[in-house]
Amino acid sequence: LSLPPGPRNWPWHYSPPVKSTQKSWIRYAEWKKVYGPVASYTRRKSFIIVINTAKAAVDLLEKRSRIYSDRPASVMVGELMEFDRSFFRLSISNPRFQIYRKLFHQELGPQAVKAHISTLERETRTYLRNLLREPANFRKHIKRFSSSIVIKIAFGYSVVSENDHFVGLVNAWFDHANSQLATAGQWMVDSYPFLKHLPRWLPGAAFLRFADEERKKHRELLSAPLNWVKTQIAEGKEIPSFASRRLSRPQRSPEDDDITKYVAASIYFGGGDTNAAALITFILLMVLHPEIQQRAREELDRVVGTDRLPNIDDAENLPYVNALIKEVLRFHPVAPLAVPHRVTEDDEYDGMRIPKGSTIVVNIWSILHDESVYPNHMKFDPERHLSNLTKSQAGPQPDPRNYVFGFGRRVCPGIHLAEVALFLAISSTLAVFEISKATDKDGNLITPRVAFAEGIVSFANAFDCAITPRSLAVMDLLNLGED
Ligand code: HEM
Repeated sequence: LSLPPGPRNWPWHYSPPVKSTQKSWIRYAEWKKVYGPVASYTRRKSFIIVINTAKAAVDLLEKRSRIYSDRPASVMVGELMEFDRSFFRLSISNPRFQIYRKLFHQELGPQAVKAHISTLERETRTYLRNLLREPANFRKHIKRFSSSIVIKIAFGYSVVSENDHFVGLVNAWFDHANSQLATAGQWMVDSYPFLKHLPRWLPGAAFLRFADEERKKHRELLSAPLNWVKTQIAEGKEIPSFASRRLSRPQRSPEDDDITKYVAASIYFGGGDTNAAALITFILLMVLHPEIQQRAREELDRVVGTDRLPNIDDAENLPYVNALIKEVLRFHPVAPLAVPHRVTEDDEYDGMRIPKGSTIVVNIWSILHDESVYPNHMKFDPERHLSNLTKSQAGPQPDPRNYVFGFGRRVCPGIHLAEVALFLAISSTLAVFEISKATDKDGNLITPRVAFAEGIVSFANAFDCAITPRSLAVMDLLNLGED
């Protein structure tokens, strides 16, 4: 059988998706027109398979999840910098995999997440108050909202100030992990593992000295929040959290504590930027679509009223707001290329050979912009997710949440928290504020460009907007509830 088709004539070091000015997900999506739903290319010694349709993604990553759920190995990032034990990179064959997923489920499964609703509601009110006080800095407030929730859940720490030391610490870990994880597979030693045995003093071994530094930083940053929790426990003033419950168990081994460290870090790392990216995309799309904003607001006024903020029990009665959230996730998926998987056995698909060890990249953006499934795909249109569509369309289009959170055994374990956080933040923002175009110094309206940055988590590029309270009365809502 032949390999999936794809561009073959690039030099070995040329990385087409990264070096192009076109965004990688758009370029990959264009491959679909040339090569079909499954394409492939070689990068250094890695064989990369790009999946561009929902059918192929489900057929392989869901229906054959037994062999499509590993992560690509990287000697540099995994072994030398010690990211191999992080949730995102952990091999499915590692016995810890089941433990991590189980612990996540216990803390953030569909039932467990209810225990965090009060934290989420409190952080939502803080975020709204910050928006009111300093609307131009909406990006910063959104990031703080997302981070505060996961720091509280993971470590019990409440973020109280703008320049919080703890947030700085965890952010430093995030930046470190994000930048290093992005380089996995790109180092020479990933293709030629014997290089890891080079003596450190050799001039050509600078990468090993760099890995040593990064490993040291990684260990320190991972341990710091946990040490804070240990001190709190020792002083008898711990606040219940994932880490405090795990560290308070009477019989624990060093292995147990190591697991706690990595799972707590993954709660933060998985939840910090993802929700923030979705919320910033929401603000951008609201600036551009006042009529959609207005319709959602009318629904909120009708169902919730104007004398309280929406709560999670309102969600089932707000079909248009839910459709709007789905459309935000579809229009620009938070992780357009998901997180790469790896196939652990030779396989065949649709007459093609899928070699064992191939890296599998699913283009979620392409799936959610498939014109045959989401007609007029570049139009931001929540209507497509409603069942009472206009005559020309049949039924609601497939729920984007089936794809944006990934696939098979690696599907995002933070999905339930993400859904509640997004609902509360989006519905409350709409209930309290009007989001519109900013004006320049001459009073002209500024229309933001719809542009997104590369990255595992992809953020909207910087843009300006105006965020103003709908009325004086709604401002009182921000002072309701316990803080
Ligand atoms: C809008 C919000 C979010 C989106 C779109 C999202 C998306 C994703 C995607 C695409 C993956 C990769 C799945 C795959 O490999 O097939 C993933 C993995 C993961 N996510 Fe999320 N996520 C979100 C929020 C969260 C939150 C709030 C948390 C934690 C509280 C979280 C924790 C994780 C973890 C730990 C993994 C790794 C799972 C594994 O490798 O087995 N995510 N997420």
